Amino acid sequence: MHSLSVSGQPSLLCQLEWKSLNQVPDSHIWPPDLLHHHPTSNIIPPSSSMPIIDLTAADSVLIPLVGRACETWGAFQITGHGVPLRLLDLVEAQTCRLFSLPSAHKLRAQRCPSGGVTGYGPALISSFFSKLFWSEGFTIVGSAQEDARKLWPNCFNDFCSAMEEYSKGMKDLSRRVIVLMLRSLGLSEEDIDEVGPLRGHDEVEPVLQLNYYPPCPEPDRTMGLADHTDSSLITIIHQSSCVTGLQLLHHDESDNPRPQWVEVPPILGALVVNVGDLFHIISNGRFHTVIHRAVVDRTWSRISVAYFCGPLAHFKVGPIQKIVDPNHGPAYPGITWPKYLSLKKKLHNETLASIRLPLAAKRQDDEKKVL
Ligand SMILES: O=C(O)CCC(=O)C(=O)O
Ligand SMILES: [Fe+2]
Repeated sequence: MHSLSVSGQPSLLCQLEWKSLNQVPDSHIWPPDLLHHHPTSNIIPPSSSMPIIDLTAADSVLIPLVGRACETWGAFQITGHGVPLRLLDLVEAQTCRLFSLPSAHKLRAQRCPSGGVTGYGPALISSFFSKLFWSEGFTIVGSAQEDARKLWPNCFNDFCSAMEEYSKGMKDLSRRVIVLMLRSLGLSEEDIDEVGPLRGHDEVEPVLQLNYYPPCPEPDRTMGLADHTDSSLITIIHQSSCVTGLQLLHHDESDNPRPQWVEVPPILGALVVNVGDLFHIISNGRFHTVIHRAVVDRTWSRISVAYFCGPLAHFKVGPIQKIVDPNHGPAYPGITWPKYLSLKKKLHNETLASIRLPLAAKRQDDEKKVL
């Protein structure tokens, strides 16, 4: 069977029986300049490590820590978040169960080739690249029932109830993290109710992306998931606890003239929070939307489960007025999540730049010139 990727190019993903390969096929060999266009930090741990924040601390301690992490890294790990290890293990076990199915079986829930979002297939961003990723994905928006039924017609309940319980845990946690982030921008609890992207948070459909990265005989020649930013407000990632893979592009200006790929070390029970494009917009560019990617390992497979938290579909996300410097004005216009996603589908990593507004000062100059 021949499957098609979103771009209409043949995708070999589903034909690859990963275990039987002792070298990477040409379809999955990435040009070195794409793999190594930024150096990888070989100092472990790097001189300044990605922040790890224990959420059991008082809000007065957490707010500045979270704000600083969002400004300098655009990401941080959280411990003490209250999501039980049992639930993290459960969601990981059900994810393994799914990806362990034979290829032909997984293809029954294949993402609709003409642009579907949910179901099994390569990562959605793979359509931007001519080479394929060394990974498989499964996307859930709202309920997993319809796709899970195709995989396990008589026993989809365990999978669905694990994903539901996990999504509920992530929804509550994302609210807590977003409140801390907004507070760090100087908003009060009342401001947050007024302006907040959290309005209707409970009704927003959860979006989960399950990723599987098989062991790879030549990990340095291929890519698990290419560099990208997430379109969400924030993303919360659970990663397998014993194998590295997630890397962030970090620029420590005091240390290095160039940005470097820095590994996100897996910590048992910790979760990774990424600032997404929409929070970058809300913060008027103050919070860094983090470029990240996943590399693969020679010996070990790796699982990650990403929860994308966004606002209600009709909510226009724009820079919060209270924090916009009147001399410079907003850096972005208001935009809804669906509209942003439709631009991102076309422009990938250029999307933010495509909607960025000229500085108010520059706008005034330009207007004077026209007059
Ligand atoms: O596998 C990972 O750790 C990263 C996953 C990710 O970035 C994504 O699904 O958007
Ligand atoms: Fe991501």
